Amino acid sequence: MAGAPAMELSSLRPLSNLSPHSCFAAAGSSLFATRGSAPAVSRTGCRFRAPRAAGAGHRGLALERRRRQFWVDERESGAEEGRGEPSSYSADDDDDDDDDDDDEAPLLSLSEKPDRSVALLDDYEMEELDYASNPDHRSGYVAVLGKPNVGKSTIANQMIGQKLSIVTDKPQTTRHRILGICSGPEYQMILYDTPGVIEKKMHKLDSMMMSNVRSAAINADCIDEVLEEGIRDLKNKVPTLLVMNKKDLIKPGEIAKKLQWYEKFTDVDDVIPVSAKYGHGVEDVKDWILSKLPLGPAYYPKDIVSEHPERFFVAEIVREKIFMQYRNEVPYASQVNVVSYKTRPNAKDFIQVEIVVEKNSQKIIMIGKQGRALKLLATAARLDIEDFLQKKVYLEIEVKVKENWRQDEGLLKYYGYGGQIRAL
Ligand SMILES: Nc1nc2c(ncn2[C@@H]2O[C@H](COP(=O)(O)OP(=O)(O)OP(=O)(O)O)[C@@H](O)[C@H]2O)c(=O)[nH]1
Repeated sequence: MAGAPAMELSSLRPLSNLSPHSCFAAAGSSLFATRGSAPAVSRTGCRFRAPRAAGAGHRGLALERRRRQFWVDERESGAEEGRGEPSSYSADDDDDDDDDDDDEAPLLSLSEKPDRSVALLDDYEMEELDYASNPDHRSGYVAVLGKPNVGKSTIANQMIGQKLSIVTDKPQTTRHRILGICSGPEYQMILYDTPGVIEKKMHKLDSMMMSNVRSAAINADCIDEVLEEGIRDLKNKVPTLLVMNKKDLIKPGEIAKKLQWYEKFTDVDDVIPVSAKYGHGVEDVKDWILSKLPLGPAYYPKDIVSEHPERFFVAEIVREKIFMQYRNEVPYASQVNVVSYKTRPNAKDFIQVEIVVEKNSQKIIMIGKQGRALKLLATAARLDIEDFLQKKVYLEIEVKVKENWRQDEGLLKYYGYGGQIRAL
Protein backbone atom coordinates (compact mmCIF):
# COMPACT_ATOMS: atom_id res chain seq x y z
CA MET A 1 0.00 0.00 0.00
CA ALA A 2 1.24 3.46 -0.78
CA GLY A 3 0.98 4.29 2.87
CA ALA A 4 1.12 7.50 4.79
CA PRO A 5 4.45 8.01 6.50
CA ALA A 6 4.32 5.70 9.44
CA MET A 7 6.56 5.00 12.35
CA GLU A 8 6.47 2.78 15.32
CA LEU A 9 6.73 3.78 18.91
CA SER A 10 7.41 0.99 21.27
CA SER A 11 7.80 1.16 24.96
CA LEU A 12 8.86 -1.18 27.71
CA ARG A 13 6.66 -3.66 29.46
CA PRO A 14 2.88 -3.29 29.13
CA LEU A 15 0.76 -2.42 32.13
CA SER A 16 -2.95 -2.53 32.36
CA ASN A 17 -3.91 -0.17 35.20
CA LEU A 18 -3.46 3.20 33.60
CA SER A 19 -3.73 6.75 34.64
CA PRO A 20 -3.58 8.59 31.34
CA HIS A 21 -4.06 12.31 30.97
CA SER A 22 -3.29 12.99 34.59
CA CYS A 23 0.20 14.21 33.99
CA PHE A 24 -0.29 16.56 31.09
CA ALA A 25 -1.49 20.07 31.56
CA ALA A 26 -1.89 20.74 27.89
CA ALA A 27 -4.56 19.30 25.70
CA GLY A 28 -3.46 19.59 22.10
CA SER A 29 0.21 20.30 22.45
CA SER A 30 1.65 23.53 21.25
CA LEU A 31 4.96 23.80 19.45
CA PHE A 32 7.94 23.56 21.77
CA ALA A 33 5.96 24.48 24.85
CA THR A 34 7.82 24.59 28.13
CA ARG A 35 6.73 22.25 30.86
CA GLY A 36 6.37 22.48 34.60
CA SER A 37 9.80 22.31 36.14
CA ALA A 38 11.60 22.45 32.81
CA PRO A 39 13.82 25.46 32.31
CA ALA A 40 13.05 28.21 29.86
CA VAL A 41 13.62 27.26 26.25
CA SER A 42 13.81 29.11 23.03
CA ARG A 43 13.14 27.88 19.50
CA THR A 44 16.09 25.56 19.37
CA GLY A 45 16.97 25.90 22.99
CA CYS A 46 17.38 23.06 25.40
CA ARG A 47 18.81 23.26 28.84
CA PHE A 48 20.19 20.02 30.05
CA ARG A 49 18.89 20.89 33.44
CA ALA A 50 17.25 23.78 35.17
CA PRO A 51 19.49 26.16 37.09
CA ARG A 52 20.30 24.46 40.34
CA ALA A 53 18.35 25.47 43.41
CA ALA A 54 20.12 26.31 46.65
CA GLY A 55 21.39 23.13 48.28
CA ALA A 56 21.19 21.13 45.09
CA GLY A 57 24.94 20.78 44.86
CA HIS A 58 24.83 17.21 46.10
CA ARG A 59 22.41 16.41 43.39
CA GLY A 60 24.65 17.84 40.75
CA LEU A 61 27.51 15.74 42.04
CA ALA A 62 25.35 12.67 42.21
CA LEU A 63 24.35 13.19 38.61
CA GLU A 64 27.95 13.74 37.66
CA ARG A 65 28.92 10.47 39.35
CA ARG A 66 26.14 8.62 37.60
CA ARG A 67 26.97 10.10 34.22
CA ARG A 68 30.58 9.08 34.58
CA GLN A 69 29.48 5.48 34.83
CA PHE A 70 28.19 5.71 31.26
CA TRP A 71 31.35 7.27 29.97
CA VAL A 72 33.84 5.03 28.35
CA ASP A 73 37.28 6.48 28.24
CA GLU A 74 38.73 5.03 25.13
CA ARG A 75 40.44 7.82 23.39
CA GLU A 76 42.99 5.36 22.09
CA SER A 77 40.30 3.97 19.76
CA GLY A 78 40.21 7.28 17.93
CA ALA A 79 41.70 7.55 14.51
CA GLU A 80 44.56 9.90 14.00
CA GLU A 81 43.60 13.37 12.87
CA GLY A 82 44.64 13.95 9.30
CA ARG A 83 45.68 17.59 9.08
CA GLY A 84 44.96 18.80 5.60
CA GLU A 85 45.06 22.33 4.36
CA PRO A 86 42.17 23.83 6.37
CA SER A 87 39.92 26.59 5.19
CA SER A 88 38.20 28.28 8.02
CA TYR A 89 35.76 30.96 8.95
CA SER A 90 35.16 32.45 12.39
CA ALA A 91 31.66 33.59 13.15
CA ASP A 92 31.72 36.20 15.87
CA ASP A 93 30.75 39.77 16.55
CA ASP A 94 34.16 40.57 17.98
CA ASP A 95 37.37 38.79 18.92
CA ASP A 96 38.40 37.14 22.17
CA ASP A 97 41.33 35.21 23.57
CA ASP A 98 40.90 31.78 25.03
CA ASP A 99 42.09 30.14 28.21
CA ASP A 100 40.55 26.99 29.75
CA ASP A 101 40.71 23.84 27.71
CA ASP A 102 38.46 20.87 28.12
CA ASP A 103 39.71 18.80 25.25
CA GLU A 104 40.34 15.83 27.47
CA ALA A 105 36.63 15.00 27.56
CA PRO A 106 35.86 11.29 27.84
CA LEU A 107 33.37 9.47 25.64
CA LEU A 108 29.71 9.00 26.42
CA SER A 109 28.10 5.75 25.44
CA LEU A 110 25.05 6.06 23.22
CA SER A 111 24.51 2.41 22.62
CA GLU A 112 23.95 1.16 26.13
CA LYS A 113 20.72 1.63 27.98
CA PRO A 114 21.65 2.61 31.52
CA ASP A 115 20.69 -0.12 33.92
CA ARG A 116 17.99 0.99 36.30
CA SER A 117 20.15 0.15 39.30
CA VAL A 118 22.96 2.29 37.88
CA ALA A 119 20.85 5.14 36.62
CA LEU A 120 18.65 5.37 39.67
CA LEU A 121 18.68 8.51 41.66
CA ASP A 122 20.65 8.43 44.87
CA ASP A 123 19.08 8.75 48.32
CA TYR A 124 19.53 12.49 48.39
CA GLU A 125 17.74 12.87 45.06
CA MET A 126 15.01 10.43 46.01
CA GLU A 127 14.37 12.40 49.16
CA GLU A 128 14.60 15.76 47.46
CA LEU A 129 12.20 14.83 44.70
CA ASP A 130 9.94 12.84 47.00
CA TYR A 131 9.80 9.75 44.79
CA ALA A 132 9.42 7.34 47.64
CA SER A 133 5.97 8.70 48.42
CA ASN A 134 4.72 8.24 44.86
CA PRO A 135 4.18 4.55 44.17
CA ASP A 136 2.12 5.41 41.06
CA HIS A 137 5.10 6.93 39.31
CA ARG A 138 5.84 5.47 35.85
CA SER A 139 9.02 5.38 33.82
CA GLY A 140 10.47 3.57 30.82
CA TYR A 141 12.26 3.63 27.49
CA VAL A 142 10.58 4.29 24.18
CA ALA A 143 12.22 3.68 20.80
CA VAL A 144 11.05 5.81 17.88
CA LEU A 145 11.62 3.78 14.72
CA GLY A 146 10.70 4.16 11.09
CA LYS A 147 11.79 4.90 7.56
CA PRO A 148 13.69 8.09 6.70
CA ASN A 149 11.83 11.40 6.57
CA VAL A 150 8.57 10.15 8.10
CA GLY A 151 8.83 12.69 10.93
CA LYS A 152 10.40 10.73 13.80
CA SER A 153 12.50 13.65 14.99
CA THR A 154 9.58 16.05 14.69
CA ILE A 155 7.37 13.95 16.92
CA ALA A 156 10.18 13.25 19.42
CA ASN A 157 10.86 16.99 19.69
CA GLN A 158 7.17 17.70 20.11
CA MET A 159 6.84 15.17 22.89
CA ILE A 160 9.87 16.45 24.76
CA GLY A 161 8.65 20.00 24.19
CA GLN A 162 12.07 21.12 22.99
CA LYS A 163 14.05 20.79 19.81
CA LEU A 164 16.66 18.15 20.55
CA SER A 165 16.79 16.41 17.18
CA ILE A 166 17.48 18.39 14.06
CA VAL A 167 14.72 18.38 11.46
CA THR A 168 15.16 19.04 7.75
CA ASP A 169 13.18 18.21 4.64
CA LYS A 170 15.93 15.81 3.50
CA PRO A 171 15.83 12.11 4.38
CA GLN A 172 18.45 10.57 6.68
CA THR A 173 19.22 13.72 8.62
CA THR A 174 19.35 11.88 11.93
CA ARG A 175 22.59 9.92 12.22
CA HIS A 176 22.81 9.15 15.92
CA ARG A 177 20.35 7.94 18.43
CA ILE A 178 19.14 11.00 20.28
CA LEU A 179 18.07 10.40 23.80
CA GLY A 180 15.43 12.84 25.00
CA ILE A 181 13.85 12.78 28.42
CA CYS A 182 10.24 13.78 28.83
CA SER A 183 9.15 14.16 32.45
CA GLY A 184 6.00 15.10 34.30
CA PRO A 185 5.19 15.01 38.00
CA GLU A 186 4.14 11.36 37.77
CA TYR A 187 6.08 9.97 34.86
CA GLN A 188 9.33 9.94 32.96
CA MET A 189 9.57 8.60 29.42
CA ILE A 190 12.98 8.30 27.83
CA LEU A 191 12.72 8.60 24.07
CA TYR A 192 15.26 7.26 21.63
CA ASP A 193 14.93 9.08 18.32
CA THR A 194 16.75 6.90 15.81
CA PRO A 195 18.06 7.32 12.27
CA GLY A 196 15.59 6.29 9.55
CA VAL A 197 15.67 2.59 8.81
CA ILE A 198 17.23 2.01 5.42
CA GLU A 199 17.52 -1.29 3.64
CA LYS A 200 20.00 -0.30 0.95
CA LYS A 201 23.26 0.46 2.71
CA MET A 202 25.64 2.45 0.55
CA HIS A 203 28.42 3.11 3.03
CA LYS A 204 29.81 1.64 6.21
CA LEU A 205 28.28 4.72 7.86
CA ASP A 206 24.80 3.40 6.90
CA SER A 207 25.55 -0.04 8.36
CA MET A 208 26.84 1.43 11.61
CA MET A 209 23.80 3.70 11.89
CA MET A 210 21.48 0.73 11.37
CA SER A 211 23.32 -1.30 13.96
CA ASN A 212 22.66 1.51 16.46
CA VAL A 213 18.97 1.53 15.48
CA ARG A 214 18.80 -2.20 16.15
CA SER A 215 20.45 -1.70 19.49
CA ALA A 216 17.89 1.01 20.39
CA ALA A 217 15.12 -1.40 19.47
CA ILE A 218 16.60 -4.17 21.57
CA ASN A 219 17.16 -1.83 24.50
CA ALA A 220 13.53 -0.87 24.45
CA ASP A 221 12.46 -4.49 23.91
CA CYS A 222 10.66 -3.55 20.76
CA ILE A 223 10.53 -4.43 17.11
CA ASP A 224 9.92 -2.75 13.81
CA GLU A 225 8.89 -4.90 10.90
CA VAL A 226 11.54 -3.37 8.65
CA LEU A 227 14.31 -4.30 11.03
CA GLU A 228 16.29 -7.42 10.43
CA GLU A 229 16.18 -10.74 12.22
CA GLY A 230 17.58 -11.10 15.71
CA ILE A 231 14.94 -9.08 17.46
CA ARG A 232 11.82 -10.63 15.99
CA ASP A 233 11.44 -12.95 18.96
CA LEU A 234 10.86 -9.92 21.13
CA LYS A 235 7.60 -9.16 19.37
CA ASN A 236 4.49 -9.88 21.50
CA LYS A 237 6.44 -8.89 24.60
CA VAL A 238 6.33 -5.21 23.82
CA PRO A 239 3.51 -2.83 23.11
CA THR A 240 3.89 -1.26 19.70
CA LEU A 241 2.16 1.80 18.38
CA LEU A 242 2.10 2.70 14.72
CA VAL A 243 2.01 6.45 14.32
CA MET A 244 0.56 7.54 10.98
CA ASN A 245 2.19 10.91 10.55
CA LYS A 246 1.61 13.81 8.15
CA LYS A 247 -2.12 13.31 8.22
CA ASP A 248 -2.41 16.93 7.11
CA LEU A 249 -1.22 15.73 3.70
CA ILE A 250 -3.85 13.00 3.45
CA LYS A 251 -7.38 13.62 2.22
CA PRO A 252 -9.79 13.29 5.18
CA GLY A 253 -11.67 10.41 3.52
CA GLU A 254 -8.41 8.50 3.03
CA ILE A 255 -7.35 8.58 6.69
CA ALA A 256 -10.01 6.10 7.83
CA LYS A 257 -9.14 3.72 4.96
CA LYS A 258 -5.45 3.82 5.81
CA LEU A 259 -6.17 3.25 9.49
CA GLN A 260 -8.23 0.20 8.64
CA TRP A 261 -5.46 -1.10 6.41
CA TYR A 262 -2.79 -0.73 9.08
CA GLU A 263 -5.00 -2.32 11.72
CA LYS A 264 -5.74 -5.26 9.45
CA PHE A 265 -2.36 -5.91 7.88
CA THR A 266 0.15 -5.04 10.58
CA ASP A 267 0.89 -6.57 13.98
CA VAL A 268 0.90 -3.34 15.89
CA ASP A 269 -1.26 -2.87 18.98
CA ASP A 270 -2.69 0.49 17.96
CA VAL A 271 -2.58 3.05 15.20
CA ILE A 272 -2.81 6.79 15.83
CA PRO A 273 -2.95 9.37 13.03
CA VAL A 274 -1.02 12.53 13.84
CA SER A 275 0.35 15.64 12.28
CA ALA A 276 3.54 16.03 14.27
CA LYS A 277 4.57 19.23 12.55
CA TYR A 278 1.46 20.98 13.79
CA GLY A 279 1.25 19.16 17.10
CA HIS A 280 -2.02 17.41 16.25
CA GLY A 281 -2.43 14.03 17.90
CA VAL A 282 0.86 14.23 19.78
CA GLU A 283 -0.93 14.23 23.13
CA ASP A 284 -2.76 11.05 22.09
CA VAL A 285 0.61 9.42 21.42
CA LYS A 286 1.90 10.58 24.79
CA ASP A 287 -1.20 9.23 26.50
CA TRP A 288 -0.78 5.89 24.75
CA ILE A 289 2.83 5.63 25.90
CA LEU A 290 1.88 6.62 29.42
CA SER A 291 -0.73 3.90 29.47
CA LYS A 292 2.00 1.34 28.73
CA LEU A 293 4.83 2.64 30.89
CA PRO A 294 5.76 0.40 33.81
CA LEU A 295 5.54 1.63 37.37
CA GLY A 296 8.87 2.77 38.69
CA PRO A 297 10.89 5.75 39.81
CA ALA A 298 12.54 8.21 37.43
CA TYR A 299 15.85 7.33 35.81
CA TYR A 300 17.01 10.93 35.77
CA PRO A 301 16.30 14.09 37.75
CA LYS A 302 13.18 15.69 36.33
CA ASP A 303 14.88 18.80 34.99
CA ILE A 304 17.25 16.84 32.74
CA VAL A 305 16.13 16.68 29.11
CA SER A 306 19.07 14.87 27.59
CA GLU A 307 22.18 12.89 28.44
CA HIS A 308 24.08 14.26 25.47
CA PRO A 309 26.76 16.84 26.15
CA GLU A 310 26.46 20.36 24.81
CA ARG A 311 29.08 19.83 22.13
CA PHE A 312 26.97 17.05 20.63
CA PHE A 313 24.13 19.51 20.06
CA VAL A 314 26.53 22.16 18.76
CA ALA A 315 27.67 19.72 16.05
CA GLU A 316 24.07 18.78 15.29
CA ILE A 317 23.11 22.44 14.83
CA VAL A 318 25.98 22.96 12.38
CA ARG A 319 24.88 19.82 10.55
CA GLU A 320 21.31 21.07 10.35
CA LYS A 321 22.51 24.31 8.77
CA ILE A 322 24.57 22.32 6.24
CA PHE A 323 21.47 20.33 5.28
CA MET A 324 19.50 23.54 4.94
CA GLN A 325 22.08 25.45 2.90
CA TYR A 326 23.65 22.92 0.53
CA ARG A 327 22.18 20.60 -2.05
CA ASN A 328 22.68 17.09 -3.38
CA GLU A 329 25.56 15.05 -2.01
CA VAL A 330 27.34 17.72 0.06
CA PRO A 331 25.26 17.39 3.28
CA TYR A 332 25.52 13.61 3.20
CA ALA A 333 29.28 13.72 2.63
CA SER A 334 29.75 16.08 5.60
CA GLN A 335 30.75 15.15 9.10
CA VAL A 336 30.81 17.82 11.79
CA ASN A 337 33.22 17.54 14.72
CA VAL A 338 33.59 19.91 17.63
CA VAL A 339 37.36 19.79 18.02
CA SER A 340 37.54 22.20 20.91
CA TYR A 341 35.07 23.79 23.28
CA LYS A 342 36.52 26.21 25.78
CA THR A 343 34.50 27.94 28.43
CA ARG A 344 36.05 31.18 29.60
CA PRO A 345 35.02 32.99 32.75
CA ASN A 346 35.36 36.49 31.33
CA ALA A 347 34.83 35.90 27.64
CA LYS A 348 32.58 34.15 25.20
CA ASP A 349 32.80 30.37 24.93
CA PHE A 350 35.26 29.49 22.19
CA ILE A 351 34.11 26.70 19.89
CA GLN A 352 36.21 25.20 17.12
CA VAL A 353 34.37 23.05 14.63
CA GLU A 354 35.69 21.08 11.70
CA ILE A 355 33.56 19.99 8.79
CA VAL A 356 34.96 16.94 7.08
CA VAL A 357 33.98 16.27 3.46
CA GLU A 358 35.06 13.53 1.10
CA LYS A 359 36.31 15.44 -1.93
CA ASN A 360 38.03 18.69 -2.72
CA SER A 361 35.13 19.62 -5.02
CA GLN A 362 32.80 19.39 -1.98
CA LYS A 363 35.16 21.56 0.03
CA ILE A 364 35.08 24.19 -2.72
CA ILE A 365 31.26 24.18 -2.70
CA MET A 366 31.20 24.33 1.09
CA ILE A 367 33.44 27.40 1.17
CA GLY A 368 31.90 29.17 -1.81
CA LYS A 369 33.18 32.17 -3.73
CA GLN A 370 35.43 34.29 -1.48
CA GLY A 371 34.30 32.20 1.46
CA ARG A 372 30.77 33.58 1.30
CA ALA A 373 28.95 30.25 1.65
CA LEU A 374 30.99 29.23 4.69
CA LYS A 375 30.48 32.64 6.25
CA LEU A 376 26.73 32.32 5.78
CA LEU A 377 26.78 28.86 7.31
CA ALA A 378 28.91 29.90 10.28
CA THR A 379 26.71 32.88 11.04
CA ALA A 380 23.47 30.85 10.86
CA ALA A 381 25.01 28.15 13.04
CA ARG A 382 26.39 30.63 15.58
CA LEU A 383 23.02 32.31 16.01
CA ASP A 384 21.28 29.01 16.67
CA ILE A 385 24.05 27.79 18.96
CA GLU A 386 23.75 30.99 20.98
CA ASP A 387 20.02 30.55 21.12
CA PHE A 388 20.49 26.96 22.25
CA LEU A 389 23.18 27.65 24.86
CA GLN A 390 21.63 30.94 25.91
CA LYS A 391 24.97 32.67 25.74
CA LYS A 392 27.26 34.34 23.22
CA VAL A 393 29.91 32.18 21.57
CA TYR A 394 32.88 32.58 19.28
CA LEU A 395 32.55 29.96 16.55
CA GLU A 396 35.37 28.96 14.23
CA ILE A 397 34.70 26.55 11.38
CA GLU A 398 37.31 24.75 9.27
CA VAL A 399 36.62 22.59 6.23
CA LYS A 400 38.83 19.56 5.63
CA VAL A 401 38.91 16.72 3.17
CA LYS A 402 39.15 13.11 4.30
CA GLU A 403 38.62 10.83 1.38
CA ASN A 404 36.04 8.11 1.89
CA TRP A 405 35.49 8.84 5.58
CA ARG A 406 32.08 7.18 5.28
CA GLN A 407 33.81 3.87 4.54
CA ASP A 408 36.49 4.12 7.21
CA GLU A 409 35.46 2.13 10.28
CA GLY A 410 38.14 3.63 12.51
CA LEU A 411 37.14 7.17 11.63
CA LEU A 412 33.43 6.35 11.95
CA LYS A 413 33.99 5.05 15.46
CA TYR A 414 36.01 8.11 16.28
CA TYR A 415 33.15 10.28 15.03
CA GLY A 416 30.70 8.51 17.33
CA TYR A 417 28.95 6.05 15.01
CA GLY A 418 30.13 3.13 17.09
CA GLY A 419 27.64 4.27 19.71
CA GLN A 420 29.84 6.70 21.60
CA ILE A 421 30.25 10.43 21.52
CA ARG A 422 32.70 12.70 23.29
CA ALA A 423 31.34 14.06 26.53
CA LEU A 424 31.86 17.66 27.51
N1 LIG B 1 3.36 18.16 6.32
C1 LIG B 1 3.97 17.61 7.34
N2 LIG B 1 5.32 17.54 7.36
C2 LIG B 1 5.92 16.97 8.43
C3 LIG B 1 5.18 16.45 9.52
N3 LIG B 1 6.05 15.94 10.42
C4 LIG B 1 7.28 16.14 9.92
N4 LIG B 1 7.21 16.77 8.73
C5 LIG B 1 8.34 17.17 7.86
O1 LIG B 1 8.96 16.00 7.35
C6 LIG B 1 10.36 16.25 7.19
C7 LIG B 1 11.15 15.16 7.89
O2 LIG B 1 10.95 15.26 9.29
P1 LIG B 1 11.95 14.61 10.33
O3 LIG B 1 11.34 14.75 11.68
O4 LIG B 1 13.34 15.13 10.12
O5 LIG B 1 11.90 13.10 9.85
P2 LIG B 1 12.77 11.85 10.36
O6 LIG B 1 11.89 10.65 10.26
O7 LIG B 1 13.36 12.12 11.70
O8 LIG B 1 13.91 11.82 9.26
P3 LIG B 1 15.29 10.99 9.20
O9 LIG B 1 16.35 11.88 9.78
O10 LIG B 1 15.44 10.80 7.73
O11 LIG B 1 15.15 9.70 9.90
C8 LIG B 1 10.62 17.66 7.73
O12 LIG B 1 10.64 18.56 6.65
C9 LIG B 1 9.42 17.92 8.63
O13 LIG B 1 9.11 19.30 8.75
C10 LIG B 1 3.75 16.56 9.48
O14 LIG B 1 3.01 16.17 10.38
N5 LIG B 1 3.21 17.14 8.36
